[in-house]
Amino acid sequence: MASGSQSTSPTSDTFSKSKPRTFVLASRGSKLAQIQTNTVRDELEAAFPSLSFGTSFMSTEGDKNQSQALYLLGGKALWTKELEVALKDNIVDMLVHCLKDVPTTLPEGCEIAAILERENPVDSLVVKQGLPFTDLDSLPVGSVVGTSSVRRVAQLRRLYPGLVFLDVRGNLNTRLAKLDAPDGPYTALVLAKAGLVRLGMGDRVTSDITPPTLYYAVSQGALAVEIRSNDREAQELCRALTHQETQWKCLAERATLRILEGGCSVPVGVESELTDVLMAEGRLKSAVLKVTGCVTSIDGKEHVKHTVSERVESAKEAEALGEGLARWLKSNGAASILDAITEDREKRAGDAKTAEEARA
Ligand SMILES: NCc1[nH]cc(CCC(=O)O)c1CC(=O)O
Repeated sequence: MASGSQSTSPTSDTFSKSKPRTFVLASRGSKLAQIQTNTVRDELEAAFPSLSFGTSFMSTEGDKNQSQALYLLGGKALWTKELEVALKDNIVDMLVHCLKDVPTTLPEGCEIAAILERENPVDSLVVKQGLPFTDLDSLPVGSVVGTSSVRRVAQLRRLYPGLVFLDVRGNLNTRLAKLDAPDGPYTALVLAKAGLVRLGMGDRVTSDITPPTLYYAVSQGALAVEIRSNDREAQELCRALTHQETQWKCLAERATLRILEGGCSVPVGVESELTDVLMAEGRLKSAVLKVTGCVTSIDGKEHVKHTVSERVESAKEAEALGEGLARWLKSNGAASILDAITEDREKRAGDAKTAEEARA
């Protein structure tokens, strides 16, 4: 239920004086990204029938560099940077992202103006076509599970030490093709359920892998719209798209990740819940926000987890709650886990560079 959404008409003051503008929505060119962008455009067209909207699709560093492990690429702005350049140059006006791919710190002059209602945020197991396995517990020892996410590998290695985890890159369709290839190495993949559902491939989900088995990624399942901070018109349109309950949860999760100083490439998992919701005049006034966060070492041997729960009355208070969670995690073991990962990444990046130089 989009209880926090509301459609406001643009005030005459903002829009009527100049001739109507076309808002160009942009994203990566993957099939999933295009579906997402078209969905947001449709919502905007329905809410603002007198305005016009276009779309533009481009490829990003993350799309181009398919060979290097995501873990080594470092995860910073891989999926967003080229788009942000186009945004700042006024070539496009609204970037539609999976919020989970958006770094916790945005470039100067850019802001997240809308967070849309979240899909189911959990991860799913997708078993290779024709195999009889129904869930993680039924996979034989030695089965190869494809995922490029250190969060998934770390948490699952801890509980399923008998499974083998192997990198798999490419967009969702490519990954599924690699899974089903008759001579391919994978028995199953772990994917965000939301992506599969949006692609109309929800029927490929063999089973959900829910917390506490697998805590999901910060903001997994939520779409966001990024705009130029000084674009008042776009800001007003985005207000109508925002689902406040999702926004409060995701901002809390993002605050946790920001304090833990990680991007999508650190093994941080979360689970959020908003209850006892109080509304006034169609707006979210207050609710009890419960957020669990965990940080797991890559080998799965160390695992720090904590839950905070408090009544909050604004997005700011939700963020403060998320920050408090991160500080607790940091001072109870997460800091050393994250430091070890940073050190390892720097070492491996150095090794990769040395190997490259040796070849040159
Ligand atoms: N890392 C890529 C990515 N970014 C967002 C999603 C899924 C959709 C979402 O979380 O909104 C995916 C695919 C996946 O993790 O399986």
